[in-house]
Amino acid sequence: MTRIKMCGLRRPEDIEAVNELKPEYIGFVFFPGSKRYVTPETAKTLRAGLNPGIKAVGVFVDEEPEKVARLLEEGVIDIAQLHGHEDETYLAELRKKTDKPLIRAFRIRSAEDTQQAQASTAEQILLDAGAGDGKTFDWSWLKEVTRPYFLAGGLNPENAGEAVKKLKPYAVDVSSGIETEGYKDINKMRAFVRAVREEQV
Ligand SMILES: O=C(O)c1ccccc1N[C@@H]1O[C@H](COP(=O)(O)O)[C@@H](O)[C@H]1O
Repeated sequence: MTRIKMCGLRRPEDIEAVNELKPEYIGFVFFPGSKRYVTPETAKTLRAGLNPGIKAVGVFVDEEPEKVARLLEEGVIDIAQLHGHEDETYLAELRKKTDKPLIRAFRIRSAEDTQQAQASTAEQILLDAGAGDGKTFDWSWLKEVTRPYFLAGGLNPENAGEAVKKLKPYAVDVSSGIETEGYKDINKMRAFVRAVREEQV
């Protein structure tokens, strides 16, 4: 079964939408350079309203391990998604501070880029074209990937079904593709969930 992660939630109405649609994961972006940035305080408030069956992922870009670990240990998030240049040394440093699960994101620009992802010691990997900018990549580059992965990058209600059918990823991760004018759009969110789940009945 392919799970769904809806990333970049910022408003109480986004939480209401996911509580209705029940993706397996949602994401809060803690990278200050992102238009989807939320403060830890906002994330804490939003998390309090989230259906407890949905896991909250925190997205970080080259953040200090202490800050990542604190949000995990305080229970604001369940999983950390590392979307910058975090190498195995960084992961080891973070593991000294928390034993919560990590998703390491990799930018895939060729089939060779998947080798580093395959070898990661992170509990889970995420394969993306960019960083929340709605770009897709050539999915044929994923032929050699044998471990489960989150597929990200330019997914939307129109291409999600095809992605699930062709690749059967562990999860599909979406942000830009369920937005209108920079905000999450309940109709696109519903259409995305329908496209993924209809492909699996
Ligand atoms: O969403 C962001 O602004 C962001 C910023 C920095 C790193 C990652 C970010 N988002 C992640 O990007 C992918 C794909 O997003 P999209 O569907 O292509 O818009 C997803 O994993 C988000 O978690």
